[in-house]
Amino acid sequence: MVGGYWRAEKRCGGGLGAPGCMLPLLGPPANNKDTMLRSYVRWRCVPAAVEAAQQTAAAPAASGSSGGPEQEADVLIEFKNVWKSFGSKQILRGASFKIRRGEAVGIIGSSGTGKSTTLRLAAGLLQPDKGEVLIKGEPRRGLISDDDTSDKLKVGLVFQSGALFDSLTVGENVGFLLHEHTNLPVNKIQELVAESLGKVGLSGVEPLYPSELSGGMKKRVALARAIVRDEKHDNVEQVIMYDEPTAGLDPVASTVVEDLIRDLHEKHGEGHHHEVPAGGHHRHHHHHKHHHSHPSGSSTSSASSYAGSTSFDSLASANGGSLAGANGSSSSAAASPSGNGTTVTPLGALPAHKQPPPGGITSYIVVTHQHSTIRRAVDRIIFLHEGRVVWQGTVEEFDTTDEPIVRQFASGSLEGPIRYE
Ligand SMILES: Nc1ncnc2c1ncn2[C@@H]1O[C@H](COP(=O)(O)OP(=O)(O)OP(=O)(O)O)[C@@H](O)[C@H]1O
Repeated sequence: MVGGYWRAEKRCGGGLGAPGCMLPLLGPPANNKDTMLRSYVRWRCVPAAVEAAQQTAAAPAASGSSGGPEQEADVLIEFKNVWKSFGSKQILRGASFKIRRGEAVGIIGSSGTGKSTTLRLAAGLLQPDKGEVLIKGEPRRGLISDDDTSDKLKVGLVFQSGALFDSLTVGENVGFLLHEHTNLPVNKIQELVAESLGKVGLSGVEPLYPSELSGGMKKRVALARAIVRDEKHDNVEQVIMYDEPTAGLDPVASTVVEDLIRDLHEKHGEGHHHEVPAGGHHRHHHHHKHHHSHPSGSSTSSASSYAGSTSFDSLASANGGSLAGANGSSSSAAASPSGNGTTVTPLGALPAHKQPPPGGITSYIVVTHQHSTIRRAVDRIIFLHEGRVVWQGTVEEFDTTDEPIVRQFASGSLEGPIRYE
């Protein structure tokens, strides 16, 4: 893949501004269409800096992670009748669902129905007005804070915008939380940053600034930041939540990100440390077969500026409280303030094949409006409507269900129970 400027020069023969020059403004994201427009206006041609390896996508096989008998010990995150309002706006109205170990879950539903709010609640960035968010069976106590280290479950959140710091290089962005919140030496951080960028197929882009990246690359850098290892949490399994990871991407760039989400999950779980190959990558579908440590994440949140607006970007670490740790050791079980009497099965009691990995991305949640992302990146769907879960099922069931809300949503019809003001 080549940078947009080079491509423009080639196509235009005489270079930008030559008579009759037609700029190729349609194309894959790395054509840098915005940048080309700006450059065109300035009659200037700057060589594109770095090329990232764009992976072509292999079709994911069905993973079938949603079947099987329910085991409470497999439930990592549970919403129990969660209510949340902002001022007079009631957003969540009794949302209940479970995210289990090994699952790839999509949360979908109309705009404004509370999908992002759900992720923020799960990450501990918001507190419910009513109801409970349980992390491995334990009610979350309060909001996460920078000091809130978790030995139970890490919950990483990748925001829609990517929310990279414009004034920092890619390397500084990916390593930001390690610089801020660990005492790791600089060369160690650089190593971890390189490892993380390698996993998203972007080795060597550390010196670039976000403005030099395409939209798809920015999203992959945001992924790299979410999965960067902090070593301190190497033994903690994690759930990563992606908020509209493919929004605004062209179909091919979307496929790259969708497959990357799957690949990171599986690779982390199985402990494959190789980088994403440039021309395509292998596909593994062995949920519940994680044996190797390869986790990541960090435990803080920060405000960051992106594309002129301030957005909240967080890599949240959730402290679920008291429960046997990923390695089977138990910590003292302090009673939760709400004391709902939830029985927690120690993970040590799980059969061997259900044992969590000693780290790694155990499960993930994707909030998306994109059909391709639903089909390619998730196995099970949770459908939110007016602040409640109105339907859950596999992607296959999504296609065949008679549930009127789902049918209307899937078809985009104006006729049906979903009303738009
Ligand atoms: N911190 C906040 N303060 C006030 N209102 C908020 C806040 N966060 C979210 N909202 C409002 O809550 C509603 C639900 O927002 P949310 O982002 O959860 O919806 P969503 O389902 O993710 O929507 P979309 O698909 O459009 O992204 C929106 O109307 C939004 O404006």
